[in-house]
Amino acid sequence: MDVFDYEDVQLIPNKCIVKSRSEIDTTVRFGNETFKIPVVPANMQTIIDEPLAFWLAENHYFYVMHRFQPEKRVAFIEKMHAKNLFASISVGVKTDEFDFINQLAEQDLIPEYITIDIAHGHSQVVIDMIQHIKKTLPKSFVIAGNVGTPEAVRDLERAGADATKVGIGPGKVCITKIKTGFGTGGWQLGALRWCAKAATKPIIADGGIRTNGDIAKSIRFGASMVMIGSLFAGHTESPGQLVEEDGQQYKEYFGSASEFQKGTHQNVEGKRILAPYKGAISDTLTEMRQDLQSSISYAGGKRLSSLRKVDYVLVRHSIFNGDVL
Ligand SMILES: NC(=O)C1=CN([C@@H]2O[C@H](COP(=O)(O)OP(=O)(O)OC[C@H]3O[C@@H](n4cnc5c(N)ncnc54)[C@H](OP(=O)(O)O)[C@@H]3O)[C@@H](O)[C@H]2O)C=CC1
Ligand SMILES: Nc1nc2c(ncn2[C@@H]2O[C@H](COP(=O)(O)O)[C@@H](O)[C@H]2O)c(=O)[nH]1
Repeated sequence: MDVFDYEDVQLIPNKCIVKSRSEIDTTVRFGNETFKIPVVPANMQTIIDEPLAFWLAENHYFYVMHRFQPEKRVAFIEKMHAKNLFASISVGVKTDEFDFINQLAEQDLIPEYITIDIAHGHSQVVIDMIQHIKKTLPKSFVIAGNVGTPEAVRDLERAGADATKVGIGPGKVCITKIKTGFGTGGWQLGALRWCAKAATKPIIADGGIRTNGDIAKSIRFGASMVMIGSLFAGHTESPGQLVEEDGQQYKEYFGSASEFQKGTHQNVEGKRILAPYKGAISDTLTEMRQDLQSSISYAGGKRLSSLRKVDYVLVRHSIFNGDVL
């Protein structure tokens, strides 16, 4: 297995075949919907809330609502469907979550996407949940995670998952690697490549994206969709609390397994940081799309699939050459 991360890789350009980057198509089919870019804000309480979910769906971006206000999920699905928008929710794996899936079926409320959102997704209880959803709500597209090995991808796909989410511990507010000694932190891109070779269904690369170029690299190494937390923290629309320090504005960004999320210091594997205030999220999404169009032009193609074929070099820890954005 090759061990490398985003910053260790540079993609090699091919001859350009377009006259303008505006000719390039960044759309992706994922489940039964087509989205503008293969990017989804993380399903975390300081990254997504209901108003932002509506806005993203209305504007043809993928979203996954978090699972930390479980009592609001039924009304959320109803509201999305009333607006003819897709519903994309998260679930855990405790007993009441199995009951929740039964409740949705009884009420004939079928979310288009259900994400099983667990730190260690390679487990029997996740396999049980995939099978339960597939039996009870067979039309829902099931995303299962998180995992970091090909064996896990195969097991979850075999259980019926429609997509798997790869990334154990590469996140900006993650402390899993420090607290447990495990994970893909520091070699997330290599782990993605390793997992993608085993996958027969789409993979979501989750965590560790620090620059827009990392999105193109994720696609190159096998991702169909890229989940991002920190780059989406700090926007006007971000639900995190606005904080002012030394005249600068920030928004808080905390881990889903942090004490701030849990309200207790049990099994803490996340921390809180302050993300500099960045303005409107639409500007960030537009820039991501434009940068991805540019990436595809360097790949010598017109659509995302051309990124999959490009050569690359490993330039260990040197590509930034002291530069910062
Ligand atoms: N992508 C990542 O690297 C990580 C993401 N997270 C995020 O934090 C949130 C909380 O995750 P999680 O704690 O799994 O959710 P939950 O608190 O809902 O726990 C999931 C269930 O799995 C059990 N479990 C067994 N082993 C583990 C293990 N090693 N880690 C976690 N649970 C385990 C838990 O029991 P018990 O609690 O009694 O052990 C619990 O019943 C999620 O949103 C998750 O995505 C958290 C850590 C890493
Ligand atoms: N180990 C932990 N990982 C976490 C926690 N909360 C969320 N996450 C993961 O991070 C990504 C976002 O990563 P980023 O680098 O883009 O900021 C998110 O999607 C989760 O998979 C946590 O408390 N601990």
